[in-house]
Formats: sequence, C-alpha cells, structure tokens
Amino acid sequence: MAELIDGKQLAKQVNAQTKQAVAELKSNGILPKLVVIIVGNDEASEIYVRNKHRKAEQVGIISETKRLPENTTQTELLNLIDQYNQDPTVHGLMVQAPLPPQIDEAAVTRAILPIKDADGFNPENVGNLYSNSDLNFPVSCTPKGIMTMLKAYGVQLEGANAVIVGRSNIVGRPMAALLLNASATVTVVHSHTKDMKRFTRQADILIVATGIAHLIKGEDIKPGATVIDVGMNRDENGKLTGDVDFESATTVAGKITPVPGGVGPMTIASLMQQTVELAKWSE
Ligand SMILES: Nc1nc(=O)c2c([nH]1)NC[C@@H]1CN(c3ccc(C(=O)N[C@@H](CCC(=O)O)C(=O)O)cc3)C=[N+]21
Repeated sequence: MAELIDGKQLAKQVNAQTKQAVAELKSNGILPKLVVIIVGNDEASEIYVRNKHRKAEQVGIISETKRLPENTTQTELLNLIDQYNQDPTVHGLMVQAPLPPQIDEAAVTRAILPIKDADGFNPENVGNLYSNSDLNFPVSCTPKGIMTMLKAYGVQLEGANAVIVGRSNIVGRPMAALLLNASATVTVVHSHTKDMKRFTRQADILIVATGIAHLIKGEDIKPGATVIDVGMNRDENGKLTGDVDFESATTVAGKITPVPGGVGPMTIASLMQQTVELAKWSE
C-alpha cells in the first residue's frame, strides 16, 4: 500500500501558519481582505465559495462574497472588478468559475489587477511563472498546494520525470511551469496525445487533472511513483471520486493523494496563504 498524502492534515498545518501570519500583519496595521465574486447559481460553486469564506474567517482574513445574478453583463462585472481594484482595503480578488456564457473569462482575468490576483490567472502573473521570474507574484492555488504537498512529503523534484495529465489554465499548465522551475523533466499529455499511458507509466511524479473518473489505474503507474489526483467527480450516488482508481493505484504507487481529503483542502489553504502574501507585498 502506498503512503497516503494527507491533504486535509497538511492543510490544517498551513492554515495554522497563515493564522499566525495574519496576526503579525494585523499587529502592523494591515487587515488582509479577500473578495470572491460569484456570478449565477452554480450549485458546486456555491459550496466552494462558502468553504472559502468559512476558512478565511477561521484564519482571520476579512472575507467578502459578492453574489451577482446569472444575467449580469460583462460590463457590469468589469465595472465591479474595477471598483475592487481601486479599493485599498482589498488585497485579494477572485471571480469563481464557471461563468455564464455572456461573460468572457479571459477578459475577466485580464481585468483583475495583477497585485490583487488571488487566483494567479492574470497573464502578467502567468508570464512571470513561465519565465521563472524572481519577483513576488501569485500562482494558481491548486498547483501551489500540490507543490506544498510534494515538498512536505519529501518528494524529489530535481531530475524527476513528472507527467501531467491535462492542460487546463487552472491546473495543468501552471503545474507544468512550477515543476519545470523546480528542475523536473516535465511532460504534459492530454486528450490528443497518442497512447497517453505510455507516458504515465514512466512518471516518477504523476499529476492527473482531467475530470474523467478513474481514468488512471494501477497498471498505468510506475511502481513507487508519487500520484496526485486533482479529479473531483461525483458518482451516481453523489459520492466524490477522483481521476485515479485509488484501489488499484495504491497497490503500485509509493505515495498517493485521496479524494476527498487530498488536493481540495490544500487548494483552499493555498488561497488563504496567497491572500496573506498579497497583503504583505502590498506594504
Ligand atoms: N476562480 C476559481 N478558482 C478556483 O480555485 C476554483 C474555481 N474558480 N472554481 C471551482 C474550482 C474547484 N475548487 C475547489 C476547491 C476546494 C475543494 C475542496 O475543498 N474539496 C474537498 C471536499 C469537497 C466536497 O466534499 O465537496 C476535498 O477534496 O476534500 C474542491 C474544489 C476551486 N476552484
């Protein structure tokens, strides 16, 4: 059986550190504040946004959730973003995905001021990540949390064969950049890759973010590999399950994350951590 990478437990440690960092900031007169904008009534988004709000309050971050109706126009959303951009009490700002069809997601990510970009999706921040800049800049919270997990569990990154399944802007692409910056040999495979499993079987570190339940099985994994499951799929009983078939994978892998209790809690912990960093950098 593989060693379990306990995201829930590690998130508790990260949140405790964040709570301390918030207390220090407050003693210097800075009250870190996060604003989350949610447009429409996506059920899953509501749950995530509520979890973020609750966690922010627990660590002492001022949290505001702004709910906009499904029929909000692009102009209305951009005007609101501009208001928060100009508000000096706001340090972190994010717009929850998915957005209704009349809203251009790329335009939204461009509108959020890079220094308040809690998600790290603004092209300026993505450019800093891809060029391995030594400046301070925010990065996408899911890959940020995964890097924290890999480090906490002593996974060797330098020279490791890292294979990422999925090429999204939110996970696959920033994950590839972070691992490349950490001197791993990085391969990104996706829906157009020929014989994808030929690559996964070579991976020392395998990161799976596809949204396809149980795509990766034990036979697709290199013995002893570290397996990170970013998948969040609901089965027919409403039970949460990953992109990795945990039961077969755990007999082959060296280390593995569960779903739930793996990447999810670390994503939220990383968002809190990043909000505090943005507040610090704003000093
Ligand atoms: N602009 C934007 N930024 C995001 O970071 C973002 C987003 N939009 N839209 C949706 C996804 C999804 N996401 C999750 C965060 C935490 C859990 C989480 O805490 N999961 C728990 C359990 C949750 C449950 O039981 O339902 C776990 O895996 O253990 C899941 C999913 C952030 N996202």
